[in-house]
Amino acid sequence: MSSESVVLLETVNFAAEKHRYQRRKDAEQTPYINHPIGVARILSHEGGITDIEVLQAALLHDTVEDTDTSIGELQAVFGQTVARIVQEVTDDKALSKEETKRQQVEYAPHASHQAKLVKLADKLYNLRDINRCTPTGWTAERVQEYFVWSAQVVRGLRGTNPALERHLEELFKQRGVEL
Ligand SMILES: Nc1nc2c(ncn2[C@@H]2O[C@H](COP(=O)(O)OP(=O)(O)O)[C@@H](OP(=O)(O)OP(=O)(O)O)[C@H]2O)c(=O)[nH]1
Ligand SMILES: [Mn+2]
Repeated sequence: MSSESVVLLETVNFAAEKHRYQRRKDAEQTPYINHPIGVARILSHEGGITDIEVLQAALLHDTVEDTDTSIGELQAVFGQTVARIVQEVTDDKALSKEETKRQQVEYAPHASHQAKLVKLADKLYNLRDINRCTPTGWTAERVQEYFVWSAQVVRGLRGTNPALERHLEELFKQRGVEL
């Protein structure tokens, strides 16, 4: 087996253990790990990304935000580049929800190319997920607001990956949201 396959298995296993008790917000309570795996899979399968550190960061991208994992831990286990990409896509927990959303819009254009890729795939996965099944308790208005805000973030990520951006543009268009 290639050394990159070994690394990816180590990474997906680490993420699965960290997200072990988490579920998605859909009615079926899908295991949370389906999301990071799906984000990495979008990058590889649809984005044509082969940069192993981007794929690793995708697998780990919600571990710091949503579990007890620290950036230092990621740095020790997976190295500085992977830890830095995850850091870039991690919301500051000290901020309010509204501030966090504003921060994402503001930071997007300044993110590294690698972090922009992860963010694009994260948004694409979540928007498709909403279309598949509305998260528990979300009104139609909240769904529309999520699309409008996501478009503001994605605007700052453009010029990064044409395939992913094309898919996102189509999803926004279906909701009458201009990119
Ligand atoms: N569509 C969808 N999202 C779900 C589901 N379960 C959990 N989520 C997560 O919820 C987040 C989107 O909802 P928000 O309104 O932004 O989050 P909040 O509940 O924490 O305020 C995403 O976080 P994120 O990945 O960190 O991305 P981002 O939205 O912060 O960019 C997404 O991964 C689900 O069943 N469907
Ligand atoms: Mn995510």
